[in-house]
Amino acid sequence: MNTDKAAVLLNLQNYSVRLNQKTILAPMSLSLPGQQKIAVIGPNGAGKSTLLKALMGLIPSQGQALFWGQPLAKIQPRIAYVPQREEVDWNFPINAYDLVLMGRQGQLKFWQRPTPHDHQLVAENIERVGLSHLIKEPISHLSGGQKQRLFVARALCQQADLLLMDEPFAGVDQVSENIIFALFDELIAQGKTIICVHHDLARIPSHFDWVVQLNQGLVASGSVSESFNPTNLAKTFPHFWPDFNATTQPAAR
Ligand SMILES: Nc1ncnc2c1ncn2[C@@H]1O[C@H](COP(=O)(O)OP(=O)(O)OP(=O)(O)O)[C@@H](O)[C@H]1O
Repeated sequence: MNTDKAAVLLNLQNYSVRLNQKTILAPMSLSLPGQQKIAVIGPNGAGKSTLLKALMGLIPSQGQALFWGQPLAKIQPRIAYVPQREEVDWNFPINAYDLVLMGRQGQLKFWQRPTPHDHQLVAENIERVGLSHLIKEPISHLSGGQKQRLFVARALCQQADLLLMDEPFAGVDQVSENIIFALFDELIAQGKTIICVHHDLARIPSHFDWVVQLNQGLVASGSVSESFNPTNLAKTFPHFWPDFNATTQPAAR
């Protein structure tokens, strides 16, 4: 595990995504520090989910992405991905326990059965997200917040050093939100890093350390205290603050 807070966790150079002849993310270069809670924000269609999927190798990208100085292929087991809730087939016939157990699959060879250690990790992490009473429930029976917590438990089981989460708070109840944010702090204390697509701008200053602002390319990336400011927000969300630049520029003489 990399516990050096100052170390560069992710470096993108000229990194871009094109899908069906359309530029989804224009070429961007940035460095993200490790052991931080990093929010990815931007309006609908900004390319937030696309960035996470591309980083996971689920869709093609151009340019260079290095994690801890290495390409994805060399460090993939160190990264866990929590997809958007709508992207999961919740009618798949599997119970809560088995879904979390899937987090151990990357650690097992294809002929290996889960060991007692794997089962212990599953039980521990289901407990951590407060769902021990629901282990036998089919996943289709869970509430939105419980589903998100289950996916967080699956990611925790993977014992990854970097968690990429696509809107883990979308449609979750207050209890689930509190549990997930508390887990974030535990994970950071263990030296891990969280990159999380997030919509609730009001939570950014209190719950995140770093913010990546996208709008079909990079607008800004920096510590929340420096980068989460009205100028960058107006550039990121031009439809919400169309007059911002006009009203904040000094009047022409
Ligand atoms: N396979 C694809 N082919 C072409 N365009 C695509 C494809 N997948 C996504 N897009 C487009 O890419 C853009 C970015 O989508 P993405 O889901 O990354 O946005 P987002 O920032 O996560 O938005 P939201 O906040 O609504 O979830 C959208 O305009 C979307 O229509």
